[in-house]
Amino acid sequence: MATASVQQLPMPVHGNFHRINSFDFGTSRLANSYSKATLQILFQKNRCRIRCQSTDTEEEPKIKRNILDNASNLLTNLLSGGNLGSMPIAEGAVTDLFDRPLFFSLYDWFLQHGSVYKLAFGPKAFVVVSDPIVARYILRENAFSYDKGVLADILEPIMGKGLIPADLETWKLRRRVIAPGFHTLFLEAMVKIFTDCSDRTITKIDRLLEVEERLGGNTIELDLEAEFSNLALDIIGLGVFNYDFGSVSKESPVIKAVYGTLFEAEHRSTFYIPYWKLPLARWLVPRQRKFQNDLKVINDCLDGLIRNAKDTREETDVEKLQQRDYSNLKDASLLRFLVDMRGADVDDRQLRDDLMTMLIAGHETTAAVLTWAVFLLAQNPEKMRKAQAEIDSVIGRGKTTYECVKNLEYIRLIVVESLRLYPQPPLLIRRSLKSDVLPGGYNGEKDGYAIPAGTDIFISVYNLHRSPYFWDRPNDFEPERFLVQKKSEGIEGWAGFDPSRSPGAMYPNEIIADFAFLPFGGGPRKCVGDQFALMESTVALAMLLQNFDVELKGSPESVELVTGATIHTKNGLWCKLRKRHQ
Ligand code: HEM
Repeated sequence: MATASVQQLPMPVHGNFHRINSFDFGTSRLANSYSKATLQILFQKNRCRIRCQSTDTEEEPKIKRNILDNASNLLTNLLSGGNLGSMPIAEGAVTDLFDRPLFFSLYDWFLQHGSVYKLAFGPKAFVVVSDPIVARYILRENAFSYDKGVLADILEPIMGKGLIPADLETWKLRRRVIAPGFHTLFLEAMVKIFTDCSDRTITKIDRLLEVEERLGGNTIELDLEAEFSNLALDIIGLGVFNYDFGSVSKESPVIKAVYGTLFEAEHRSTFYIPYWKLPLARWLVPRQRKFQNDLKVINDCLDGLIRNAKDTREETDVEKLQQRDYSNLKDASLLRFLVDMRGADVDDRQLRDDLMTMLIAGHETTAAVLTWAVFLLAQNPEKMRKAQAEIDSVIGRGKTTYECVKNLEYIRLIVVESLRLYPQPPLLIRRSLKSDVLPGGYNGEKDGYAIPAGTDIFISVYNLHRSPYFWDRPNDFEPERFLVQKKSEGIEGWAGFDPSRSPGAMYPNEIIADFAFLPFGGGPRKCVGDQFALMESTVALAMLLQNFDVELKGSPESVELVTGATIHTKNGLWCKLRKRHQ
């Protein structure tokens, strides 16, 4: 199949990849993140201009290579088991990776080299996968031959043995206990938390508008990305461990500490010598002392919550827990469920790791979805009007309920379409535990690609979601696309897009798209909080648009884009807001 032309969506300026060294809660973006740290390894260790030197292009680009480039590429080949057979190579000669976020370059190389290529980056090499057939193989069909690799190394000091970095044995035990916690009644009960927290944001904006009205105006300018970050944090605190950060109205020392630890993890991943392992480093090096202090603040808070939950424990079978009257429970949180579950005794340390993992996994991701949904809608006034018309007919001026979420079909599609265009995270990271043969995918080698044990893999969800082979008009914002069946069009091994494949699903998922759509990953390590996050985003977006008209403050091009675990903006998403109803 010929490469379809890729139309350009009005895209934000590709901002420089920057390190966030200071922490400015509530006003600037909080860079959390695991793949951020991973990407930083690539960026920091190889400050050379990346040129795309294809092994399959006819003309060798004439670029001066310095000794470092040559040495590092040699190392790359040695460390990654040589040439990986016939796999095309996008060779990073690497002198300047700061021009734009990595995943934009990964996209260009995908169009140039195909769905599976090796990216040689100085001393490191990654296999980049942009194909649903190969992604399905790694994530589902042969999932247990891969672990989280570099991601786990970086996250372990913070998340311990939480689900994301956990070793296989721990993961199996904890996944079996945590996944049932996200049952239907729990999710329904969470809608109340979503609406209560969204109400706080609406009230805050209303107050700002009232002040403005007294001054004779009717519009305010606000960084909605920061507001969404606060909102998502409050929701995750209440939903997961019944703790009110109250961050819509104040700063939280606990969450500051969480981000402090993340910055440290990032630092460690980009530093050549692991000096923090030296015997006295944790006491003598100021940033290591701060890291230990931050960990203590978090541990004290979570330990207190765990103690509380254990003191009031009412042990019950899992089935009974799932049938509790959640609408009348004072504490409907996941922690309550995990502590009360019979036969699921774990030490406090494991519970702490579980909570910490969910706090980090569920916060900025959701804030980012909301940010990009507003960004996209603001550029598509017709779709904005359609969304508000649906909200008016389903919710009117009333309260958002679980029933409303079921009827807000267009808002739900907006949420998933935003996740398609701006997946969070844009890359999934894996490492092969043994040698394997990856399928060739749609346009790769028929016999596939042999890879040695220890191969690091990036599954580029961004590339998959914007692949011209699997999506029509891949860069356009079209929430309606998810209602339409798309045949596999002769692509062997791909079942096409068929909404009927997941009957009853409120939101399109990876099954419907046979892994061409992977907003929450797929296979056994798929996100446990997907329905929680989707409903949360639906409620928050609907309530915002129910109450306010929203426009971008500047042009879409002025929104600079930064990546880490999430794709976010460099300086916030500044919007103009006006009341819809007086
Ligand atoms: C829009 C919001 C969210 C997005 C886009 C998202 C995305 C993802 C993705 C892509 C993965 C798979 C990572 C991989 O395969 O390497 C994942 C895993 C995970 N997510 Fe989410 N997530 C979101 C919200 C949440 C929430 C709200 C929670 C919890 C309350 C959560 C908890 C987790 C956990 C625990 C895992 C690890 C699962 C495992 O390995 O078994 N996520 N998430």
